[in-house]
Amino acid sequence: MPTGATIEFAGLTKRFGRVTAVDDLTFTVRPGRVTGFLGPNGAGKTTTLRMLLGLERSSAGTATFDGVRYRRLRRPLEASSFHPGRSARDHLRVYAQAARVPARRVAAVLATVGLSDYADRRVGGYSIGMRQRLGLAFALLGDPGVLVLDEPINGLDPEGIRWIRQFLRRLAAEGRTVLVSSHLLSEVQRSVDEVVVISRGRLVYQGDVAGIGGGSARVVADSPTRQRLAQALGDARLAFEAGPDGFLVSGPGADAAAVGHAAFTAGVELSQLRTEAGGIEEAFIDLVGEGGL
Ligand SMILES: Nc1ncnc2c1ncn2[C@@H]1O[C@H](COP(=O)(O)OP(=O)(O)OP(=O)(O)O)[C@@H](O)[C@H]1O
Repeated sequence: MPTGATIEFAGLTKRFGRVTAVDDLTFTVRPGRVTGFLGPNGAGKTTTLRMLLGLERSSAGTATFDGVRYRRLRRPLEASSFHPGRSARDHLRVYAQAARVPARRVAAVLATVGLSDYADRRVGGYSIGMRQRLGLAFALLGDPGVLVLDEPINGLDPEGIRWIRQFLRRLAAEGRTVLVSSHLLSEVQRSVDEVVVISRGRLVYQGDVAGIGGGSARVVADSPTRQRLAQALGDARLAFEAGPDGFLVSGPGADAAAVGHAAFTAGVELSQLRTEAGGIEEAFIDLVGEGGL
């Protein structure tokens, strides 16, 4: 079983002329877990990953795998384009040979990603989900300890997302280091153990998803007599603001029971009382601001 390496970003910086695309990034990605690398479009994710993989030179700082730069690693494998007229098996055979990976790995990785039954079909006829799986099969050929995937969930249908979520978790559970970029928190929220969030090239958060905030539920309440409901909520010291379909009640003690009780004791009729989950995507947007857009 491969052991995952620790990926260390230390003061990593990239300037393109006057634009600082990546600005003094320092963080660590550990083995045995799935780490999401998040930020809005243009935040600098791709540039960071390109530096990690030696495809772009940094202006300052380093990105290393267990202290070793990518260029010095033994036989790293990068996914590249696939010829539409060739089958998945043919592609993988050619790459396996080039990378001096035993030919038997081809059938093994095809089975791992669930493509065995389609292995001899032309790749040109593959769906987006099947192409993503082929990309993963390719990345797994050398049985790597580290997987770095740029937007692997992009364009997948719900079934594809569910599959990749479980797949990434399994790879991490085997002890590998899994780093996955995305511009949407909601896309990776349930796939990752930890997130690293960047905005305008800078680190704005590292930790578990819950720590981003939001998370806590809020209550939506409305009444035929809104003025009186506002009064009742204020008297009960519940924080609220006007929303599109009633008041949004949030903050300490704001659950449906408390709101219902406040209305009841004030003799105010409710036309709506429900709990809205989350707010985490909003918290994420607050965190990244306008990003690099
Ligand atoms: N080769 C380049 N020359 C000049 N500027 C660049 C170059 N590559 C990236 N940039 C700029 O660096 C910033 C970060 O881009 P990058 O592609 O890394 O962001 P990203 O987070 O990956 O966004 P996306 O999700 O859209 O791919 C952007 O402002 C972009 O215009």
